[in-house]
Amino acid sequence: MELYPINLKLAGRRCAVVGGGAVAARKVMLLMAVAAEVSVFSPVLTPGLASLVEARRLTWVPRAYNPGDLYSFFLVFCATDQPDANRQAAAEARAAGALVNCADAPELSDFYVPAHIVHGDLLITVSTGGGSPALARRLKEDIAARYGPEYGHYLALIAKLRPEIKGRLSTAKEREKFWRETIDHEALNLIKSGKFSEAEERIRHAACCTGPES
Ligand SMILES: C[C@@]1(CC(=O)O)c2cc3[nH]c(cc4nc(cc5[nH]c(cc(n2)[C@H]1CCC(=O)O)[C@@](C)(CC(=O)O)[C@@H]5CCC(=O)O)C(CC(=O)O)=C4CCC(=O)O)c(CCC(=O)O)c3CC(=O)O
Ligand SMILES: NC(=O)C1=CN([C@@H]2O[C@H](COP(=O)(O)OP(=O)(O)OC[C@H]3O[C@@H](n4cnc5c(N)ncnc54)[C@H](O)[C@@H]3O)[C@@H](O)[C@H]2O)C=CC1
Repeated sequence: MELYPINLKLAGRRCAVVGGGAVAARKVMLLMAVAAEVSVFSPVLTPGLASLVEARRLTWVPRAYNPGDLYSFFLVFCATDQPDANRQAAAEARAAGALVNCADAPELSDFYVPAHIVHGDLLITVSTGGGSPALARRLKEDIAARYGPEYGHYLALIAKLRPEIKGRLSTAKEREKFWRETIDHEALNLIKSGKFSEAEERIRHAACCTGPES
C-alpha cells in the first residue's frame, strides 16, 4: 500500500493550478466545489474557467508560469501540456512546502485525485494508485449505479440524529451496537419513497427500544 487515504478540508486555503486546459479545469472545478481560494497560472483558459474569472470566483494570472510564482500555496496542481514546465513548477512548489499533484508525472506527485461520487456529505472515492484512471472511472460508474442520491439523504438523517442518540445511550459500546443494527434497508427504502419523517421515526423508535440490557 502506497497511498494514505485522507479527505482534505480546503475551504479558504490558497491553492494554485498551473495550466488552463481540460485537465486543469477538472481540478479547478473540484477545488471551487470545496470553497478553496484558487489561482490559475496560464496564458490561455478553457471557456468554463474564463467564465469563473469573469464572475470573480477565480484569480487568473494570464501568462505562463514563472519561477517564484508558487511560494505561498497549500496545494499545487501542475497541469500544463509542457512536461518541463510541470516539472519545474512541481519542484518549486514542493520546495516551498506545498502538497503537489503533477498531472503528467505520478512519480512527482504527493497525492492523486481519486474518481469520486458525491451525494451531500457522502463522498465515495476510488483510487487505482495511478495505475489506471480509466478503471477508476469505470468502477466509480458501477458504484454510482448502486449508491444513488438516497444515500446522501440517509446520511443527512443519521448525522442529524446522532447527537440525540448519543444523549440517550450512555456508553460508546451501546451506541456502536445501536448504529450497527439500525443502519438497515428499511429506513433506506422509506427514504427512497420520499417518506423522510417515517424513516426518522423508525430510527428514533429503535433508540427507545435499545438500552444497556439489550
Ligand atoms: C495519477 C493521476 C494524477 C491526478 O490527476 O490526480 C492521473 C494521471 C493521469 N491520468 C491520465 C489519463 C486519464 N485520466 C482520466 C481520468 C481521471 N484521472 C483521474 C485521476 C488521476 N489521473 C490520478 C490517478 C487516480 C488513480 O488512478 O487513482 C480522475 C480519477 C480524477 C480527476 O482527475 O478528477 C479522472 C476520472 C474522472 C471521472 O471520474 O470521470 C482518464 C479517463 C477519462 O477521462 O475518461 C484518462 C485516459 C485513460 C487512462 O489513461 O486511463 C494520464 C495520461 C496518460 C497518458 O498520457 O496516456 C495521467 C498521467 C499518467 O498516468 O502518467
Ligand atoms: N491527470 C489527469 O487526470 C490527466 C492528465 N493528462 C496530462 O495533463 C496534461 C494537460 O492536459 P490538457 O489539460 O488536456 O492539455 P491542454 O492542451 O488542453 O491544456 C494545456 C494548458 O496548459 C497551458 N500552458 C502551457 N504551457 C504553460 C506554462 N508554461 N505555464 C502555464 N500554463 C501553460 C496552456 O495555455 C493550456 O491552457 C497532458 O499533457 C497530459 O499529459 C491528461 C489526461 C488526464
